[in-house]
Amino acid sequence: MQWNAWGAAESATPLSQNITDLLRSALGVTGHPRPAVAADDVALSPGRLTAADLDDLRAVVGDAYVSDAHADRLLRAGGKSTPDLLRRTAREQDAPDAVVLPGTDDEVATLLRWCSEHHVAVVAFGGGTSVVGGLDPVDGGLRAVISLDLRRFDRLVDLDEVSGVAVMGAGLTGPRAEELLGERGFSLGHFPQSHQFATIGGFAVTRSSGQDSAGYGRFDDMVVGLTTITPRGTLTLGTVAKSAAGPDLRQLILGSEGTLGIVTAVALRVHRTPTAAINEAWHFPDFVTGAHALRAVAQRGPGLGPTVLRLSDEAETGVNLAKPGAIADGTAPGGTLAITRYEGDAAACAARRELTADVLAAAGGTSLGSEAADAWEHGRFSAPYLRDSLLAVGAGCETLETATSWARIPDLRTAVTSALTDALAASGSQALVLCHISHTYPTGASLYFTVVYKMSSEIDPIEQWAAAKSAANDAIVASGATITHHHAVGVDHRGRLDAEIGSVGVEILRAVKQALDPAGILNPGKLIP
Ligand SMILES: Cc1cc2nc3c(=O)[nH]c(=O)nc-3n(C[C@H](O)[C@H](O)[C@H](O)COP(=O)(O)OP(=O)(O)OC[C@H]3O[C@@H](n4cnc5c(N)ncnc54)[C@H](O)[C@@H]3O)c2cc1C
Repeated sequence: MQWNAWGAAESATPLSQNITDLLRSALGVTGHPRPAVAADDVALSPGRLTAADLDDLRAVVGDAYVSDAHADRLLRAGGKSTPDLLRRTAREQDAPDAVVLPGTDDEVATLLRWCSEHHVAVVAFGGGTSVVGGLDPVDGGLRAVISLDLRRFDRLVDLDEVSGVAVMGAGLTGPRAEELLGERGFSLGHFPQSHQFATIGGFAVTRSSGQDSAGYGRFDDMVVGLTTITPRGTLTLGTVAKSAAGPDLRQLILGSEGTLGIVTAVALRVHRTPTAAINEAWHFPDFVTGAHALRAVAQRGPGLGPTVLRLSDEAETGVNLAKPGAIADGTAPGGTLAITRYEGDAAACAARRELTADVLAAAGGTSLGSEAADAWEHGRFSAPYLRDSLLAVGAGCETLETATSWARIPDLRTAVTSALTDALAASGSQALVLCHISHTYPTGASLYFTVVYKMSSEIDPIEQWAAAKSAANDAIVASGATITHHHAVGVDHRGRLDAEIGSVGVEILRAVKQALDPAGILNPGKLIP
């Protein structure tokens, strides 16, 4: 992962002529490169740990696993939201005071005890892909911050092939987890867009949702159990398929974002590696018709539908399918595009495809065959690279997501789109707001927005986006939707959490935090208001 951009440098995606034309004609972006800053020219906040502190940390994990080197601190200075990437262009930046890489549960426990006694905050670091400020090096009034990197928890600890349960190290990245399971004929099936870099522990504590959620569920649906090290001791939760032994405490750790403990291992439901797949795209005349069709599929019953089920609105369909110049001259294809994908064995794929196709056709859809769905599958992890290319030429690009009940989906989409468009217009920028449904349930669905606009040369670009995001958040809260379906709370959504869970809900979180982390070392300033 690069310190100031998404992913691997060699996978950078230059802007196509089509997109460059679109930026110029629709948004007035000239395409002139914005200045970047070299890593060596960044002045980091001065390290606050003493030589004795660093010696103490080395005594816990070994010399090789403690670093206060510039490059190591800079890499853990934040996540990968657009504001994070804009912050990486500044000459002065905040960073954790040191990076510590424990390798065992005991080392984590000892580190947490040491940090509690020495008033040092701990920010757990998985893949570094947070988009809500979850990795900001906030000290919470303590005297320093360490980044506790989980990458050494990188083993498939156990695989119970009979039960279909894998115990996986929290620091395993998505591809490595699939590779280890694949060697044994199994798969997890969790493919968020950040899959190549994000980790098993990160997925758990952010309640991540992958693109195959229609078939395999969200990550939190897959979790059988977790090992969590807290400053007060180790919490080992979940050993059987289901239990009635009081409230399900796993739900306290899922979504806890490093504020209640460090997750070191996760037991997960896995399935046999699929032997067949079918991709199929569908056309609908408009977003509302398409959304009704997806609802009909989601309400058909568990196990009968696709593994991937998503619907782009008219704007996103136009941008994704348009031929060069078509958006500017108004000849982009109309209607909306849905993608379906089925995984399993050949017979199951064919049967589920037939059942789903009947529902989609009856709801007004027309099959387009596999081409557009294959193209989606081929590019499913590449869009984040495009954002870097857009930012480099002065086009702001950011995403946000929410979820609501089916009955409210059309109004929510309109409200958030208007809020974003109006707020960016107030800052002097036209905006392209694209939306899709990517996670469906019997009672509702998520909406995912991508916003492209001209970055202001008069207002700080971080402030410009913050105003637009705040307007979108207001619209989400006013609509009764969730402030986050899968990106989590972090710093960015913390101020809206009470609107969703109420003051009693916030008190419960504070009480649990006080019980598990009385010194308040764990990820201060995140999640809990
Ligand atoms: C381009 C892009 C695309 C994305 N697409 C998706 C998507 O499709 N679906 C989705 O759900 N999310 C998506 N995300 C968001 C992000 O990838 C997820 O939130 C992911 O689950 C974070 O995992 P991570 O390992 O990178 O965690 P990090 O970013 O390292 O950490 C996230 C938070 O969890 C805490 N944390 C991390 N590991 C642990 C641990 N072991 N124990 C305790 N606390 C821990 C951190 O302190 C931080 O607060 C995307 C992000 C980007 C940048």
